[in-house]
Amino acid sequence: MLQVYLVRHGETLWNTERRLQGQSDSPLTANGEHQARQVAERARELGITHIIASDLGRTRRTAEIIADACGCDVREDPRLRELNMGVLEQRPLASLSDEEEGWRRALVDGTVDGRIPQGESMAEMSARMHAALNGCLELPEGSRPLLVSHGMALGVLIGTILGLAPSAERRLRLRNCSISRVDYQQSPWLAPGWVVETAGEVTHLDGPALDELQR
Ligand SMILES: O=C(O)[C@@H](CO)OP(=O)(O)O
Repeated sequence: MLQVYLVRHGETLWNTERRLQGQSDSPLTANGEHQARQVAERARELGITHIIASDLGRTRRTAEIIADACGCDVREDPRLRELNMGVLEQRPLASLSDEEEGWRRALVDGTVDGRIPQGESMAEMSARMHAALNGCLELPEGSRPLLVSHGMALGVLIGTILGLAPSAERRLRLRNCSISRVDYQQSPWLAPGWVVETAGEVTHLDGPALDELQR
């Protein structure tokens, strides 16, 4: 049975400032680097063999720290990027007008094809995240991969494995450097294919970590 670990990157400057990152980027804070070192230690204990990361700076940096601890290389996969948030990227959440906030809410309220102008829909992100996860099935037998990605991206992946709509991802709280695990199995007892073992685990962290609402 293939076990795939899913890690959200460490805390970033814009996470602490409540600014929308999307496919724009800001660096890890000192706390984010500390979180990455803690998740790296857990990854080493878990015997991670492959690290695959979104190609954005915050995930690459987190993955580098994990890779150092595990003694493996980082493979980049742009399919693991955060949602493209179009014209709202880099904006502080508190600065959004009612119309702009409406675009953002359309992503999570089930609006069909809801998206921020020039951005991506949740369904589009879900398709690329599933394709990246399915890529792990090509790894050699006995591999134990770890993917480093983002809050909404991983929320959509886990939620849709559970059968929720892509827009339901806000029901999952995925804090910075939390670990989730999904398994690919063929047991006739459980659903065949991907099943969720854990979501958003933070027991390896020694301090509070931010969720998507920066709480
Ligand atoms: O892009 C962002 O601002 C947030 C959105 O929830 O995602 P992450 O910090 O996980 O990249």
